[in-house]
Amino acid sequence: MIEVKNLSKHYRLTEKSPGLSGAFKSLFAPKRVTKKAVDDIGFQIESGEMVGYIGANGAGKSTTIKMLCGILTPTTGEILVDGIVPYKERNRNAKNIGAVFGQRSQLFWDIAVRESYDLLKHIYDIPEDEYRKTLQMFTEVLELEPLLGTPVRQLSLGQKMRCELAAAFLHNPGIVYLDEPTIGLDVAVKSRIRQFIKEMNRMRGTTVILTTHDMQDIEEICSRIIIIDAGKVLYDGSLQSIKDRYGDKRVIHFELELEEEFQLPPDLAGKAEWTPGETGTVSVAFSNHVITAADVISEMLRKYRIRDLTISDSKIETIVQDIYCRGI
Ligand SMILES: Nc1ncnc2c1ncn2[C@@H]1O[C@H](COP(=O)(O)OP(=O)(O)OP(=O)(O)O)[C@@H](O)[C@H]1O
Repeated sequence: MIEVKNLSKHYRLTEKSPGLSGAFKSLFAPKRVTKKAVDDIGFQIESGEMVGYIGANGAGKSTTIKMLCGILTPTTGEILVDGIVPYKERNRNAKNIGAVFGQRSQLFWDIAVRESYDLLKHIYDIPEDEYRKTLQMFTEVLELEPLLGTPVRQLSLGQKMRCELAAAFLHNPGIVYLDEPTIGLDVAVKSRIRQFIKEMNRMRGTTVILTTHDMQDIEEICSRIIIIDAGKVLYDGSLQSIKDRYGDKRVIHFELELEEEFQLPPDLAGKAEWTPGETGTVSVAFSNHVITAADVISEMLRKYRIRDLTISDSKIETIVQDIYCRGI
């Protein structure tokens, strides 16, 4: 179980003034500022949960994950990961966690993938029998066979990510942190990786903390999300309830025969918003609670000739983007 209470991480930075004189000034009288990357957050994650830890760029996700892994020491607050204070007992904590951090690799660059796994077996004291069985299973599920004899530097991004995932789960850790595990990958590899993560959670009860900008990852893997913004927790709850709360927005895309400039029909004013599209097209957004799609269409029909229309519901991407921009 992960318990986080009043956790903050502040970075001390030197603010540089522009120009040459500014550079001299910063050299002799540096102006120190504090950046609150994580600012008094708290949450609890039970064993076996799969949680999406999401937020815009610079929101404080990586800083939190680094503190959970014990790489960074908090400025204030408490963290307990399965009873361990991560930054105090880094090695003990490391035995119980697995991690995939986008650019960083836990595999050795110049040696074959299988040899990296052998080294991890020794590092984590995995019994030989268990190691062989696990590797065989991972090889089948992630289709690693043709990659095991290849050095990491010769692997494509998708191949490397599959190998990294296997490495993160190899020692059967209780918790796995995944930072953007599907970034830049094709649809088929993304799907295989998502399947693998779900399978690990189902079979072994692994707790998964997933950081991603890909909302499809979240939809497929996580039932709970924590949204962080400017170092603060903005939302912590089920994915479904955020959809129920904010997913009432609908958009109708109209293709119109326009003879003059488009203006929203008077009866839709205050109930719907419109944005222009390509020539002759407009998108009208509204909330289901305020007006029905049928009423929007009939008001539009009274004023314009409609060539075509499509109706779309809010996707989780749109909802989350809205929350990042406007808050909760
Ligand atoms: N070592 C550091 N020194 C100073 N400031 C830092 C440091 N690391 C991160 N920051 C700042 O802290 C804030 C949070 O950064 P963090 O990397 O945790 O964000 P993030 O949510 O992971 O972003 P992204 O989605 O872009 O990876 C940012 O404003 C960042 O510039």
